[in-house]
Amino acid sequence: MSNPMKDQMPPQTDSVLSVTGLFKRHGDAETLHDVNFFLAPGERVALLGHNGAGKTTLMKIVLGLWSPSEGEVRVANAVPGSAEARKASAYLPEAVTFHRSLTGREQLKLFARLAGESPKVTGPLLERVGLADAADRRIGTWSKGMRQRLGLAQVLLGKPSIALLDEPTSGLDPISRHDLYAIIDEMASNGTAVLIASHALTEVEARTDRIAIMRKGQLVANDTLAHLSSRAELPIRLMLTARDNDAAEIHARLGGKRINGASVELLCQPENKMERLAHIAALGDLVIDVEMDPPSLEDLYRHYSGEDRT
Ligand SMILES: Nc1ncnc2c1ncn2[C@@H]1O[C@H](COP(=O)(O)OP(=O)(O)OP(=O)(O)O)[C@@H](O)[C@H]1O
Repeated sequence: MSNPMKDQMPPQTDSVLSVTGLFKRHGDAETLHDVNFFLAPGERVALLGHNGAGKTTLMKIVLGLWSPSEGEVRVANAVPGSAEARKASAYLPEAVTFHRSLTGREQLKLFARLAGESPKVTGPLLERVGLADAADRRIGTWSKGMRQRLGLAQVLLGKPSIALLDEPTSGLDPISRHDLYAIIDEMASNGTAVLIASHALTEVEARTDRIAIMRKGQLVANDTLAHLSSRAELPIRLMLTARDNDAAEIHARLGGKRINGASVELLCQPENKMERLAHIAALGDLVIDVEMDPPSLEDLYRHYSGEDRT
């Protein structure tokens, strides 16, 4: 298998995470194939991919829980699993679990002690993640969103250089999601590199600086949304609303796809957009509205994982 990313990613000298030529094999099965990946301080990067693409495997190797079959991984210049690497990294698993019989405050104090931090930091942290009111209740009585917030407080505890968050918003309501991303933004602005494995494309589209897409153990895309978009050359979608529910004439003159009696969908390459708009304008009041819809992250995700928009 050739590596589709080989020419696209020069190694960064100031990386807090560097992954070079990483392979992972479980017996005959290869779950990571020649992955090269770097994270700079303060970057927020989304790690996307179908189920089984290799996201969790990559995270487990970065955390030192699994060893690479081949290749080199460094976390803050240290070997994963070493004391330096563990101090520099924090992990929020998808299904975060705590002692149900402890209160939130007791649990966080325990984590603070284990991390060599003063228990005094726990009060402000609980406040920061919106748990001040619930802090003295047993965790067994908490909702999933509250447990997720406590997980995030644990991540914030050691001021890590890199935070690995696995599906951090799964099962959260929209307000909790918003709060969680506000905390992620704050972490990043304080210099923590944040890697977010997620299937929630719409939210990571708006809240990350770079998108990495894995497919069958390979990194098939790794860039800003704008660069991925221009490289993919995906079409813009123009949705035309017809006068008097009469889409047939528009369809006859411009082609495209009739959506129902009232609308016609046209796809065009970005460089042809103005020409297409001129054709639409020439139809006069036959067209009463035009909506322009550039490729979304979902379209790019389909493209890079092998299912196109067109
Ligand atoms: N211990 C193991 N032995 C054999 N194969 C494994 C082992 N652990 C993971 N795999 C395989 O490695 C591949 C990648 O799994 P991984 O959990 O990293 O995917 P993922 O991208 O995190 O998926 P999801 O989105 O479902 O969490 C899968 O095909 C999985 O079956």
